[in-house]
Amino acid sequence: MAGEDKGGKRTRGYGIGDISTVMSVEAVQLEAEKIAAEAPDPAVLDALAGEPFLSIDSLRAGYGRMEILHDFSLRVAKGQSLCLIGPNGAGKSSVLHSIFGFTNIMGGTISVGGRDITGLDPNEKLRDAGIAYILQDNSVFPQMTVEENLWMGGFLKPHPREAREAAERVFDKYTRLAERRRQPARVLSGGERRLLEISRALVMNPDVLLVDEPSIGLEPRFIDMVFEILDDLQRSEGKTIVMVEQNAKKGLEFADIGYVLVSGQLAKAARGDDLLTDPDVGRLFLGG
Ligand SMILES: Nc1ncnc2c1ncn2[C@@H]1O[C@H](COP(=O)(O)OP(=O)(O)OP(=O)(O)O)[C@@H](O)[C@H]1O
Repeated sequence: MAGEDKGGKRTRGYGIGDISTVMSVEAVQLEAEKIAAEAPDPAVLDALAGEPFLSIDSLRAGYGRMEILHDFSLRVAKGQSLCLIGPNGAGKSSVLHSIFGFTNIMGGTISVGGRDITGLDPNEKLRDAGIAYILQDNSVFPQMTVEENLWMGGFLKPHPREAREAAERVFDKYTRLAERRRQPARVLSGGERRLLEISRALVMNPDVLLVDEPSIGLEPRFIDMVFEILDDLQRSEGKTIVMVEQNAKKGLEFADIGYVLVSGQLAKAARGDDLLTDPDVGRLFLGG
């Protein structure tokens, strides 16, 4: 029941919205560890993705010497979307960090389009492997204008002129931003800032978008807008999307594939809409 504290502590947890008191973080963690015992067969991952474009195989990765992801595998096809859900600290963002080159890889491989990209650094991932990472935090440069923010997205282009040309293509798509191009980014609404963050990632025309918590801190009307933008990028432009989302309902409604991560290990993998009706997922992450 919403508002009732079943875990002995009112704290941040999971639910349909951002804040829930349905189960405490500790209670979710304990229950989640029980379902993690039934890790999915790797063949399930292959069946969900069909022909994989982005593949992770038996990844062990972390920060410094601390291993966060243990024997983690992932498959997503070109133009598919995948959403990672799981308890706080399960390692969801660390999966995105690992794909983009922010973690220490201790074992396993990551490949895109059949190319092994495990050892590439973030600049190489963005420039050469077509992978862009959209940060969880508010990451616009507030004092810069909207167009300067977009140009920053092309900082790896060999010539600034190319960054500006690429930014114009993004402005053609999002006229809402073009109208505000000379305004400082700080005056944008929360939804427009998120649109600017996504747009900045598009300047390099990536194949894969890694999206960390797209709904965080946004009013509901902007959350819908952001998911519509991502849906359009997937359906119309064939972008492959790997997302982490605390709002499990939104994330699983959006994504073709859903993974549940618990303590750095894959606990469940299924079609997004099938996970929405999974009793464990409902109880732990959807508020019952
Ligand atoms: N840069 C870092 N350096 C050291 N440890 C980190 C770093 N980033 C994350 N961690 C640790 O890795 C573990 C997994 O964190 P991660 O952010 O990947 O989990 P998460 O599932 O995304 O969590 P949340 O839902 O709370 O955002 C945590 O114990 C966290 O403290």
